[in-house]
Amino acid sequence: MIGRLNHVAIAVKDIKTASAVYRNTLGAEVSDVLPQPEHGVNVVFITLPNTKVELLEPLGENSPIAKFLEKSPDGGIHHICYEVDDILAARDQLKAQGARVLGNGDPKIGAHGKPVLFLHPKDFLGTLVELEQA
Ligand SMILES: CC[C@@H](C(=O)O)C(=O)SCCNC(=O)CCNC(=O)[C@H](O)C(C)(C)COP(=O)(O)OP(=O)(O)OC[C@H]1O[C@@H](n2cnc3c(N)ncnc32)[C@H](O)[C@@H]1OP(=O)(O)O
Ligand SMILES: [Co+2]
Repeated sequence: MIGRLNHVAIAVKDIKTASAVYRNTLGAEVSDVLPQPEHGVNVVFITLPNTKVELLEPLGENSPIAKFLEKSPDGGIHHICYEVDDILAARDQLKAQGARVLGNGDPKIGAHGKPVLFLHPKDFLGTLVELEQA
């Protein structure tokens, strides 16, 4: 079902400071800050030769990454995103196998303008999984 690794996401308290670490210390190609109010986060994408890293900073009162940062104030790996060819077929197959799809189960448009869904970390080895339509 899953295909390419689209991105690994790191939650951070301060996205500008985190961007500087990747741009200046690690010498990576770092995007501008992209607000994603529908998702309650500000995002920066770091483009690597074979995949991307997504930096996430809380945006707004009810950010889904707020609790995570309370538990890990220095930041940390928050989720992993895999591409799937057919996100609705993947969702239905996963639900039939008992996996919990987060939210109301309908895909939202993600930071790349493509439909995305999230799967509960307790069903995937303690890792929050994002699926993105390829
Ligand atoms: C930019 C758009 C998009 C893209 O295109 O790339 C994005 O990536 S948006 C990214 C942010 N959005 C989301 O994360 C949406 C999905 N997330 C959620 O619905 C919630 O965050 C959550 C995963 C259900 C967690 O809910 P929360 O209220 O924050 O915490 P809980 O206390 O209910 O957590 C339950 C349980 O799960 C553990 N947990 C929580 N988050 C993670 C995580 N990221 N990785 C691993 N485990 C996680 C948490 O510790 C709890 O465990 P216990 O303490 O053992 O109960
Ligand atoms: Co993501």
